[in-house]
Amino acid sequence: MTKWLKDLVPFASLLANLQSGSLMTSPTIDLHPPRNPGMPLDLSWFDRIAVNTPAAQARAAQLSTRRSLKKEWQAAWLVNAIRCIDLTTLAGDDTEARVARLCAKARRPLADHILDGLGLDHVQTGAVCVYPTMVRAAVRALEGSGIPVASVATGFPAGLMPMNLRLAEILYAVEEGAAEIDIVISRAHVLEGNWQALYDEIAAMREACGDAHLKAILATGELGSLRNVYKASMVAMLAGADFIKTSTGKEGVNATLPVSLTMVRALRDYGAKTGYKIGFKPAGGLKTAKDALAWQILMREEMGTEWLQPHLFRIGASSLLGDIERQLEHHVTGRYASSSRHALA
Ligand SMILES: O=C[C@H](O)COP(=O)(O)O
Repeated sequence: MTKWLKDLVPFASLLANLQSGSLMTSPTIDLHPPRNPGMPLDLSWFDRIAVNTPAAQARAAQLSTRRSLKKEWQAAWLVNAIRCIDLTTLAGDDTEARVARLCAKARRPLADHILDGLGLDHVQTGAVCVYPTMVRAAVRALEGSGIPVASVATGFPAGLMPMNLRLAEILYAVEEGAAEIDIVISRAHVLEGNWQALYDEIAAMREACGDAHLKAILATGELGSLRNVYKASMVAMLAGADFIKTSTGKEGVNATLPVSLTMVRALRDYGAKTGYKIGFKPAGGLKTAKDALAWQILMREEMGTEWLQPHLFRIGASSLLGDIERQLEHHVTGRYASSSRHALA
């Protein structure tokens, strides 16, 4: 057995839990564990950090070419990806009806014959993610499901709004029922190296969130370098972010594996120094089952199995579920129901 396959063996216990339904029907996982209280800003934690970009790129390239997953494990990983999706709609033409359909999909992401074929009673997505004005409709549509509503806020996607309005938007989303707030940072603070301003901004946003968990979207495609990505990640966590998230889905470059690796190493470093567990959310442009596998492999290899659970790992995606469903349909029936992209074939 190769080292790579050996590393995957503990995942078989997750598969067993998935098959018994225990992870889905009576979740033992608290999706909202205690908040990260943050720490005072200390530049020595990150100012001299060296990020080896070619090494990060080489490591990331390996992750996307792992092909040696056994079939049954592959299906378990894909089911697990569904549990971790923040099923998203963030479009200018969103309506309450669309949000209601999205929520119905979040409650029941797989057709019954696929669930039966996998031996599962139930599976649902990690959360639903919408604009603030859609939060109330989503809360209504998800009632009784235990699926939290995440709202973007603070002038998503660019964040170029006065601070008082950005904070007011958080208060509004929380009032409407959002349990998680996906904030956007001011990219200018990163590009100008103004870490104090970035820290103060995120700390104020965290305070406005109250009990809602804060996910800090770094918009990494606009931060210029992996070094900046590492520093911005660390400042966000010091300021109290519960999750760090790559992208809004609206930048020219969204989630990539080298950026994700850099962020995950930052959250690992933060955990080593403080003992707090921070979640990671890749988002933007993730559309294929292959993407879902590559990002889970990254989490498994860098952080261990605990970071494959929805309290510490989410995939922000508006159009990933369809391909996962097609691959699971194929796993169960041996056929692709429609003209799928055969991402894993
Ligand atoms: O937060 C989630 C992202 O906005 C989703 O991006 P996407 O539409 O490219 O999947």
